[in-house]
Amino acid sequence: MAKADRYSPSSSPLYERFPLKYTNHRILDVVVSLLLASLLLYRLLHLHHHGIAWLIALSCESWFAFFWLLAVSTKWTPAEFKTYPERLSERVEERGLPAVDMFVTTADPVLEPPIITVNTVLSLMAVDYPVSKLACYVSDDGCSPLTYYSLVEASKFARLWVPFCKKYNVHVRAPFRYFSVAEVSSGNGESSEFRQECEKMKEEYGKLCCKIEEATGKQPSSWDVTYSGDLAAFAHVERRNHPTIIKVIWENKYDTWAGEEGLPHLVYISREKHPEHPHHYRAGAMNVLTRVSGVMTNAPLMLNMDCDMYANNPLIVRYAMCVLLDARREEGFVQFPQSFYGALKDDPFGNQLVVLLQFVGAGISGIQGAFYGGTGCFHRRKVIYGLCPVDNTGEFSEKELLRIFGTSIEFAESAGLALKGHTNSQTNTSRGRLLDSVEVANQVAGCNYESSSNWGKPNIGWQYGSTTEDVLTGLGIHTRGWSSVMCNPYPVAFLGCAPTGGPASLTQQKRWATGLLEILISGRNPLISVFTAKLQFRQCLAYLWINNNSNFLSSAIPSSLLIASSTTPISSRSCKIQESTS
Ligand SMILES: O=c1ccn([C@@H]2O[C@H](COP(=O)(O)OP(=O)(O)O[C@H]3O[C@H](CO)[C@@H](O)[C@H](O)[C@H]3O)[C@@H](O)[C@H]2O)c(=O)[nH]1
Repeated sequence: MAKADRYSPSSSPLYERFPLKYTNHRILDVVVSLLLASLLLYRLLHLHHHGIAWLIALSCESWFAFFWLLAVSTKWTPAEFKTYPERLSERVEERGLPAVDMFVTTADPVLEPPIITVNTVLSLMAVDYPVSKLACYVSDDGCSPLTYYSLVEASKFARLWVPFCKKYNVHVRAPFRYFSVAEVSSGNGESSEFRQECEKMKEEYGKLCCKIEEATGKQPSSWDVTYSGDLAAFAHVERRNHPTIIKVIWENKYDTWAGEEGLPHLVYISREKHPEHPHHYRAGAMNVLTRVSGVMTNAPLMLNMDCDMYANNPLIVRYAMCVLLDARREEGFVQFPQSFYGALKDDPFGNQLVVLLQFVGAGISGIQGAFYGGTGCFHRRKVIYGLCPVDNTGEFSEKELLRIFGTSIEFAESAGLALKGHTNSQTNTSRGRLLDSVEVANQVAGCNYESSSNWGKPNIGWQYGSTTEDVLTGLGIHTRGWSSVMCNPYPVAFLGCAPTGGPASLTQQKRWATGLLEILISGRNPLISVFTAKLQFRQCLAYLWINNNSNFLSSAIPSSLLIASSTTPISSRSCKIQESTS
């Protein structure tokens, strides 16, 4: 039974918001703003004495001043959130904690090697949270037998790895990072028993890597010969033209409360693809994950992760719960910052997003809340299903649910429950039913399923129409009046790999800039939402700032690289060319 004061606003808070005082920054911002204003005034007053050159200069400076004001507004009232996971146990018993469905997306077994995805999945399966409340779903847009095979092998390794991490309170639960740091240590000292078990884990992880490497080396044509049975579904599939493949790799079959025993569910999904149907990239994958998990476990909370980011802090789910269970205000989502390992010295391409996190992140935390950054984010399922904070009752008729969410009666039922705020710990329907729901899951993962529904349209699911579906989806949530929280615990919640080269950075920046521009020129422009919906004015300015900033960066990087290379002495340039061609 949940503890009596579970959601009581009078007891000590699970999280708090602290305004930050960046006084020197503010003074500097005001001084620069005044200088800009005087420059513009000077230009205006003397415009008639000069020709077209001054007019061009005036328009450029006006644009810069506008851009500057957007930045100042975004950073003006910075704030940070502090969470208290240690207070969670005072509010709610372990068995009363809500369930969480964790989504991992992967799209290409060559660019995103399965061992990376495997590490992400292992780190999530090992988080400190009751296992019977967790389910991990992997979406594979590459429809790769190698990815599936790797996950099956990983689930066998997880049966050793997860108990080991929990027994010794291991801090880093992605094995590739754990075994690569110099001093491998648990949080509980280093007994000889620990050393022995650690060696064993290292050996087992080595075996897992070997198996995956061996399978990677095989020719694709030999896959369907070598792997029959479980892998038969992958025989003769084309990456962009294949039926849905859903495999329950591991089902936690405990019918009753099993505490920390066992492993979370692990489900592999490769949604149906057909050349005539748009698949909407990651947004499409996320919507399929949402529907499949809806008919399987229907957890009220969903975490989504890129395959190249792992959970670096085993308490992440508890940190998110501090915000999502607090009674004072319902937040739409909790975003953890994107941090990266293996950074280049001095971060020459700005891939670490330091300014974005430290200043802009803190700035928007003081307005309506963090942008949705695509990975490392916990959403409420009902928010993704389009609920507004005011109509929180979530009562819909079955007919309405079928119209909005497509023709599956089972999915409509699950959506009805989610919209009413039910959790599967309340309805207790998920244990042992995953295999039974595979048929319905196949139906909702079909490429035709969305055709007569609202998926991807404003308010329902991950939004279509922009390559930055994360920003668009987050904007939609803010537009409905929800706020969000940036949670930044120590150690950092998630770590991933960022591009380390100029061209890769540029491609990424260009993709983001294109996606943001698509939002700006669409009907979902934040400026429109200020007047027609509930987006706060300064939050709208922040969205405009990130848009401008991204477009500015994507055009500034090539020119700065050009300047940098043209100022590099000829002798050193020729040395570099020699190095790269040797
Ligand atoms: O058709 C696709 C394309 C991509 N992905 C997955 O989406 C994630 C992000 O794709 P990536 O190409 O790595 O984009 P990035 O620019 O690195 O990602 C950032 O920017 C994206 C667009 O804003 C967000 O979706 C991401 O969450 C965010 O980390 C990866 O896990 C991919 O496997 C799919 O599942 N299906």
